[in-house]
Amino acid sequence: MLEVQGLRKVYDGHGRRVEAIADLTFTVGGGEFACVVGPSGCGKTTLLRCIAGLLPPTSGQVRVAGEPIAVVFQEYGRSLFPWLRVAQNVELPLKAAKMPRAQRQRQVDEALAAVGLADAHDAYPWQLSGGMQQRVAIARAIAYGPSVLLMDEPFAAVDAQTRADLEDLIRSVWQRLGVTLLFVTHDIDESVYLGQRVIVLSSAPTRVVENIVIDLPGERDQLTTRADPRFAELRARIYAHIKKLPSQRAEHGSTHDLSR
Ligand SMILES: Nc1ncnc2c1ncn2[C@@H]1O[C@H](COP(=O)(O)OP(=O)(O)OP(=O)(O)O)[C@@H](O)[C@H]1O
Repeated sequence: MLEVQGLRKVYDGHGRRVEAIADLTFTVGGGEFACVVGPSGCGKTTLLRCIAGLLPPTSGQVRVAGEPIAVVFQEYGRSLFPWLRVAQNVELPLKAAKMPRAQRQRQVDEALAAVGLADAHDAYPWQLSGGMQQRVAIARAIAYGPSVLLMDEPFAAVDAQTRADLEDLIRSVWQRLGVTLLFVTHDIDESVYLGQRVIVLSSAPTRVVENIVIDLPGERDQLTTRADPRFAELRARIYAHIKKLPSQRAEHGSTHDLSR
């Protein structure tokens, strides 16, 4: 279980003070798949970094029952080591945890099989497509056996077809492993397709605008789920919330398609 209580984060330094997170409180149940969606620059990455312990909150608390936590970032290209083979990349955190070699190998094998890369052990990351590299990053995260998996816009940098495949992959990995999953995205459709619940955030300084249960059938697929009238209702409801929110980036003169 993951509990965020009264979380606030203010960046203060170099003469610039930014209140990124005003006040966030929510809970993700054990084994639940929750998505966080919000406008660009609203503080989603800041939230994940606070939960992962990579950034100290200004105030409030994050409680995680059952360590460890693993994080998958958007930029798989920068998170994999190009001089290490796929299996070595996946093994790295297990080595750091001083896991015995035989157990390491078993967990690496299982993780690569779970993401459909059982035959890519000896490849280098740069020999793989973007989608396959992101699978390696997912394998590395799950090899460690985390009870909580945090994902920060992990599919934002791949093409639409690969993205759909990765969405289905992550749902099957989640169902298989029973991890608690918090998935950050700015893509409303993706949040509805993936999650059992969607937490909608306001623009920065961010707060929870709505916490919506996604009451779509548990078995999802790209065609029937997205064609379900309930899917359209849920996405419209979230879209209406987000459209009302001013985007942080608007000040830089760019607009963002939040609906894909
Ligand atoms: N290290 C930092 N120092 C100062 N301000 C920061 C820092 N990191 C983020 N911010 C500011 O905090 C706010 C939230 O940023 P954050 O990256 O968490 O948002 P986001 O929702 O993840 O953005 P995006 O949708 O672009 O991924 C923004 O105004 C940003 O400029």
